Amino acid sequence: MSLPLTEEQRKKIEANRQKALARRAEKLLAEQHQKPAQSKQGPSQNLPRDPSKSGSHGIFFKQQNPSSSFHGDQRPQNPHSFPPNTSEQAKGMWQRLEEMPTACPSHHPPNQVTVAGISPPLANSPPGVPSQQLWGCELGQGHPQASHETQSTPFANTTHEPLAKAKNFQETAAFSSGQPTRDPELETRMARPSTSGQNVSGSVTPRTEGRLQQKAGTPPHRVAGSQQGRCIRNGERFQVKIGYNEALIAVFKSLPSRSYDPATKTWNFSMTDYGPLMKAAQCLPGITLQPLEGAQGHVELASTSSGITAKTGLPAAPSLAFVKGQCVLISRARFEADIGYSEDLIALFKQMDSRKYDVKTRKWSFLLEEYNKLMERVRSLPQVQLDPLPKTLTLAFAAQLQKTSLSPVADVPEADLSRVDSKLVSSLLPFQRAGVNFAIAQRGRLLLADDMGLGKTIQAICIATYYRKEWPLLVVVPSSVRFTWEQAFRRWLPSLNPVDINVVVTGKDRLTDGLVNIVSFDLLSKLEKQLKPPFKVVIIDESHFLKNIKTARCRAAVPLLKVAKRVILLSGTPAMSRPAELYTQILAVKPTFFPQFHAFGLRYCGAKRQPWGWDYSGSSNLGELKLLLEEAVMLRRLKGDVLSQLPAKQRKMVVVAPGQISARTRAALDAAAKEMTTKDKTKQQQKEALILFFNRTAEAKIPSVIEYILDLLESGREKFLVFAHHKVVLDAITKELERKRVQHIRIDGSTSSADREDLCQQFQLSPGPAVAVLSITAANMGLTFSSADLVVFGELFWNPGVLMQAEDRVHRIGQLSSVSIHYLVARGTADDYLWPLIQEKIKVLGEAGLSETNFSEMTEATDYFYKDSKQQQIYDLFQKSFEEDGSDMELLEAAESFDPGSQDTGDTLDESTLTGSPVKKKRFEFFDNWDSFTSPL
Ligand SMILES: Nc1ncnc2c1ncn2[C@@H]1O[C@H](COP(=O)(O)OP(=O)(O)OP(=O)(O)O)[C@@H](O)[C@H]1O
Repeated sequence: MSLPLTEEQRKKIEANRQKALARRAEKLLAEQHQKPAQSKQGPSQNLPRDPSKSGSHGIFFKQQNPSSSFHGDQRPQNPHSFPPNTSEQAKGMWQRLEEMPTACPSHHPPNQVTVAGISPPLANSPPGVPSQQLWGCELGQGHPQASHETQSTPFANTTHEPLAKAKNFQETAAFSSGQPTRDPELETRMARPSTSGQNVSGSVTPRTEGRLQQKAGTPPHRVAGSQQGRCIRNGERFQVKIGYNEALIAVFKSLPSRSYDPATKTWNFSMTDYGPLMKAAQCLPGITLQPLEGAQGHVELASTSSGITAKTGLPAAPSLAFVKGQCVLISRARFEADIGYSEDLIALFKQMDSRKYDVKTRKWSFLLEEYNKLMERVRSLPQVQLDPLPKTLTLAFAAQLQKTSLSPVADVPEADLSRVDSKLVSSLLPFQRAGVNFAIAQRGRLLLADDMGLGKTIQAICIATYYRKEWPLLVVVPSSVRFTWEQAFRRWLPSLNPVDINVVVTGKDRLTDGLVNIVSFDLLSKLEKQLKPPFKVVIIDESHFLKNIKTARCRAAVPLLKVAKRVILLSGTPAMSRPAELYTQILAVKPTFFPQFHAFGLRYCGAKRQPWGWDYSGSSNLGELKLLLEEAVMLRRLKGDVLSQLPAKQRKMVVVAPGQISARTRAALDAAAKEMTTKDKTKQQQKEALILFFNRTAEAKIPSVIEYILDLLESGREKFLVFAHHKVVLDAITKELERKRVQHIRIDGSTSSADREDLCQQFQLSPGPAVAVLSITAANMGLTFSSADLVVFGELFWNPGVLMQAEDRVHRIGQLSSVSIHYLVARGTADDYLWPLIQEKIKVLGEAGLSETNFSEMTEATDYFYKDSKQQQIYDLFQKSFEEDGSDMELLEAAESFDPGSQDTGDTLDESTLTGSPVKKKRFEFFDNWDSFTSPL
């Protein structure tokens, strides 16, 4: 016979139990941290496809929380979601607790439960877990499986019986967005007198009580002391005001949304955790938590002489909880409701004919044609805030809102191009023609974002020419390609008189002198005043140069674009790192879409408020942004999409800016040219003059070549080859790349054969941007650079065979893409003679079947060389010299030893031209200094 416990002993036991409880909770948490993936075995796999035909309740409950969805498919996450880790962590923990029927101390079974007002806070359960099962202290409402899981739990049956009899639960239970829908019918039944031993006041019949006590094997304990607290609503969260209790703190710490406010010394939680918290608190002895105001009932555990009496009126959290979410477009035809659980809302969703429930995302979606109906009805639900689609979207998809076209892509009508030069129209590749159709369907306002090298120029010229009646045309381009554009207009529009093309070269030139006016970004900002009256048709090449609204070029261009009638933006890389970079381009094409950046930032840039202001560097709703862009702003095709239409090699002649040639270099060039044509010169003297001219050309081109390379890098070209001939050019390029911290390799005559291979491999395997700087004569053979698909020739070489071999460093087995070859040609230099010479030679080879193609067919117009008699003389000299045996060697040696600094007539390289911006540490920082680098000419 044991002696009765003294009061002191009882207190001690109680205190020990409290400690044990707290330790256990902590241990569980710790275990959970170590086993975060435990619950990954995918509840969602088992979710019934049709919510109305739910299969297993056990599984059903384990998948209930929509916010627990986290998928690799990068679909937008429910804003109410737990962060994935937390979610998994929480889910794992709940499951673990589930496996521990004794987690809730057996000494206080709630064997008298006030059922009235019980409304299981399912929606607020942690992810994947029925709130009924939390802390092993589930009430079991509506959870048939609970009876199995809780057989060893002495108190579990208190509510199972009536619920097990609610056999229709399976049929009536519906899914919300991933949550089990509470069954109103069931709840009503629960509130009614039970036929199975439970009365309306919730008292468990003696039969049940007896069984419980029997199972528990221990008599219920009295609770030594009790602590009272209450929940207070605070916006979308709630706060718990209660004194210190170790076990309760452990509960708090286990809740995913917990937050501790040291100032008020209180814990607060999101409404998602309301139900779980109340239930867990219910299991703690002596804790009374007053529910949130407005909730029905409260949890109270009090001791009676006969044992623990639990008066439980669990607050109706789901109906109390305010759910907030948003509509998100998920395809051209459908939108999704990204929102937490609300019974009323689910009922409303079920009224929609086009409803679909996605078991993966656990979200409901609808056809756009039901959008207005749904939103109107949602407005009548006071506890629900479902934010509409942005107005921009409803306007862009207005047709679908009226009547859904199920076509996955927009139908674009064929444009009538009879007013455009037939030479151009007939040259368009099929995908280019489709691009022109899209642009005209968009009334001449678009962002053409085709991959690099797909021929955006020809498409832009065609689109602009369609609106020829609205010319003069303004073409804004990086300064390095102004003359290439001039050539392109000449090539594709024979109907355009060349004198009507105005290339703006200095700040003193007029912007409106031509029918087609080509200007660099930087000069545009200097000539802003000349933009009135505004241009009606504008082309912007490399429009991502406008990504930063704060730059001078952007400030000059955006107002101009907003008022222009047609805006043709071209970019192979409209955004290089984040959606915020797209904003100005969208604004330029569709000024009404997002007049304020903040609205765009909130929706698509994951805007976050920081102590210093808003952070827009993130991303959100990207799927929707893509749909919007594709519908109304942008057309983008990748090389892979249209590979079958592309030639294996695309050559382009790039006329580099002559303005980059300094006055001293120009004088040296002119002097060398004069030497060549001066009469009474010996052959040797003429040759020397020619070599000097060639060398001076190299020197003169350096700034343009470097500018072009930097342009390519800024445009997102990751890997490419740059061939040059003169050591001085190779040196200048590598020096600049080093200065800008761009990864590169160099192979020239001095590179050993072992190093050549190593460097080549290094380049091939480099994952990021890399430039291979190669000598035309030393690296044109035996090397494979197939990981690049672009070759730039900074200098020309008189032997086309050598050029083609060099081209083939990328165009070889292993190359899966169409390769682009850019020849940089400078006017007023030796290039004027070399270029036609090369073409002629290739033509001859082609006629003899020794060359696959001829350059003039593949490249831009070549008729820019106006040969007077002197020029003809020089050309003849070039032709003769380069054809003579031995002259190759002479030229090669001269190129190797040429040092502009050592020439008495030469000028040294103007460092400031190359290094207008201070040296920066990071690779891409020089882009920020673009304005200063491309100083106006
Ligand atoms: N339909 C065509 N017929 C003949 N040549 C074409 C055609 N389309 C494009 N090309 C040629 O392909 C080369 C690449 O074209 P373009 O420079 O317009 O490409 P891009 O898309 O602007 O590339 P990037 O983004 O690198 O500037 C040019 O030499 C151009 O003349």
